[in-house]
Amino acid sequence: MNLVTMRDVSVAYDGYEAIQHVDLEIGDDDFLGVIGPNGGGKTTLVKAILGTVPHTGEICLAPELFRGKERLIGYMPQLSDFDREFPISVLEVVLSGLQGRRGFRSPYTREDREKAMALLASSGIAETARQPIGEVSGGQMQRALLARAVISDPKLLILDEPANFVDNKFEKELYRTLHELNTHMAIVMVSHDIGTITSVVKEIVCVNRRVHRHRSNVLTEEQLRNYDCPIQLVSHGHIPHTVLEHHPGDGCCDHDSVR
Ligand SMILES: Nc1ncnc2c1ncn2[C@@H]1O[C@H](COP(=O)(O)OP(=O)(O)OP(=O)(O)O)[C@@H](O)[C@H]1O
Repeated sequence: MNLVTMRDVSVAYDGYEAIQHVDLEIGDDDFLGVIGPNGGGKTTLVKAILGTVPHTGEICLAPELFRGKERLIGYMPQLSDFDREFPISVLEVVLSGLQGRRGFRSPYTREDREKAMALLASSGIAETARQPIGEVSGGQMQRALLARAVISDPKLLILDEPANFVDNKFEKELYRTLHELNTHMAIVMVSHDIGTITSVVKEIVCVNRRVHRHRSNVLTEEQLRNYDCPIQLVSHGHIPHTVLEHHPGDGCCDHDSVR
């Protein structure tokens, strides 16, 4: 069953079309890895699905994505988009994932708090619950943001570069958690590092203004060329690795910093 159906969707900023004529369906058990060059429109695609940017064309959300008026989409923003100065605790950040309940005015219930605490505990950061969000480490912040994204038991979880700025330990743990979550929710994950995500996601969506869904989690160089995806397959020691090709003006040029 499709949770999201996009038909001929375009999004423009001041006349510049960041994504064009997108046709994309997201099924209820999908795990899509969204890749593409810097500025290719990955975040814009996510924002279009979330309904936070004006678009042309049609974006249809299935009734299964709603519980009453609450929209069952969990979202983990890029760390850089999250305001660390916001004067709230880690626990409150997690609880704020419940604000999608429309007309939500009352204070959080005891069950809400218990659920938030249980999520913090299962991600190993229960002791940070009372700390201001601005004072925890990047890895702890990412764990809190993931807990926030799933506290409402969404049917669709969208993550924008969730492994940016974090250690390998969190990355591995994150992918294990996502694999488990994918047994009962669809996942869309934006990432630069297709070398890693191909082993995690089921299928790949390439975004370079145009959007192409590949019915596989493995892409050949030829496919990437045909779809106009500026990706390069390179080899690192014994492990073949796939990274985004450098683009002039990216501000980074060695492969490790592209990750
Ligand atoms: N609010 C905005 N106003 C004007 N232009 C924007 C805005 N947001 C994005 N853009 C432009 O739209 C294009 C796509 O941006 P977007 O952030 O969706 O790309 P991205 O693939 O997510 O990039 P990155 O990999 O760098 O995060 C870029 O050219 C960007 O400069």
